[in-house]
Formats: sequence, C-alpha cells, structure tokens
Amino acid sequence: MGMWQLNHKIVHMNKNRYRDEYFQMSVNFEKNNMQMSFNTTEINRLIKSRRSIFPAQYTGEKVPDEIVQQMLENAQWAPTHKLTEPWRFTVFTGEGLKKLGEFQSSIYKEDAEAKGNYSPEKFEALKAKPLTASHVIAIAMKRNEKELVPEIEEIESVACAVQNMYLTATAYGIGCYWGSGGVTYLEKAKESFGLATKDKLLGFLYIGMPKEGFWPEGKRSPIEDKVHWVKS
Ligand SMILES: Cc1cc2nc3c(=O)[nH]c(=O)nc-3n(C[C@H](O)[C@H](O)[C@H](O)COP(=O)(O)O)c2cc1C
Repeated sequence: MGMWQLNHKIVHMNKNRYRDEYFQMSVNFEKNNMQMSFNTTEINRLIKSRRSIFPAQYTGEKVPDEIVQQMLENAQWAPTHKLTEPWRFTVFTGEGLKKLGEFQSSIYKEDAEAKGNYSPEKFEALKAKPLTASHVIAIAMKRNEKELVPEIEEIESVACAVQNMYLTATAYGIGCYWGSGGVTYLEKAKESFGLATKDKLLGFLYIGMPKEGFWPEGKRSPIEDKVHWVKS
C-alpha cells in the first residue's frame, strides 16, 4: 500500500454526501470584466455524454465546416506548459479524404512490403476508410525547438486539445473518434504532415454525422477505485 492510501476508507464513507448538491450548482461571477456564467449541470452532462462514434454509425452527410472550425478553435484552449502550443492539425474533407486514403494506403504498402507482411485487404481498407467520414483531422505534436518542456508534456497537451474537439463535437451532436491505427506510428508517414524527427503523428480524428438516435452509453468503473484523497 502506498503512503497516500491511508485515508482510503474514510473517503469511501463520505463519497456521496455532497454529490447531489454539486449537480444542482451553476456558477455566475465576474472575473477581469468577463462574465463567467456556466451551467455546471449541462457541462457535467456534456462531459459524461462524450462518446467515440465510429464511421459505421455515420450517415454519410457532411458536417458543416463551421462546426469543424469551432472544434479547432476550441482545441487551441487546451492547457500548454510554457505555451508551446504543440498541436498541429491537418483537416481532410471532400476530395481531400480520397487523397488521405491514397496516401495512407501507399505508405502502408511500402512499409509492409519491406517488413514482408503486406496484406491487400488492409491496403484497400486504409484506402477506403477516410471516405466513410465527413472530415478527418490528422493529429500531430510539434516538438518545441528549444525543448522547453519534456516531450511527454507536449503529447499530453495535444491530448487535451483533442478532448476539447471531442467535447465540442458532442455539444453539436456530431460524432467523432480518435483512431491511432493505420499509419499513425510509421516514421514515413510524418513527412507529409510537415513533421520532423522529434515531432509525432498521434492519430486521426474521424468526424461524421451520427445516425438518427444513435448515441451509445459510456462505460466506466467507479472513480473511487482510482482516487485517493489525502486530507490529513
Ligand atoms: C489516444 C487514443 C487512441 C485511440 N485509438 C483508437 C483506435 O485506434 N481504434 C479505436 O477503435 N478506438 C480508439 N480510441 C478510442 C477508444 O476506443 C474509446 O475512447 C474507448 O472505447 C472509450 O469510449 P468513449 O470514447 O466512447 O468513452 C482511442 C482513444 C485514445 C484516447
């Protein structure tokens, strides 16, 4: 048992005491002349409702570019240590999706043939997959030139940016999911996204209009199993 786990039982006993109160709360205060007004009940519901929605559940309709633009704007407000702003995005839509399919299948082919494990089915799947989405955003981390912060913090920051996009999509009723398969971790894939050796491709955010009424329930084990409060 770690030294911070001593209060475990006490925390468990008190865990539900204030919960209902918090769920009813909304905040409204002024800060630096900004009206800070949030409906916390709605925000809590948004966060819990956020889901990964996969292409099989997309209608094929186009998501308005304005919504994707808002997702990107909101990505910007992720926390970033020393303001390195390491997120880089390439947005594919329309004919661009076809280009992404051709690009990733050819990179895959080159790599798999060199490794001797080429599969024509996988080639075709990679070529076709982007066409199942309205937009696909390639997610990348650009390493700060001065290496102001550890690499992991740049990756963490990009992950926060992706969460902002996920939440924004959810708020607009748009489906998306972060996929890290395919060519994500192939060194050869990086160059086309303007990424150098120390930068990283972190995956692809697939975006699409979900089928009518489709929004799955999420599953999580209790937070209490993953948290220890230390109060004294
Ligand atoms: C970094 C990262 C990479 C992921 N890569 C994949 C992937 O390659 N394929 C996939 O089906 N889901 C992928 N996911 C999505 C997870 O499957 C999904 O978040 C998980 O099933 C929980 O569902 P939820 O997002 O709806 O809560 C990824 C998620 C993260 C954070």
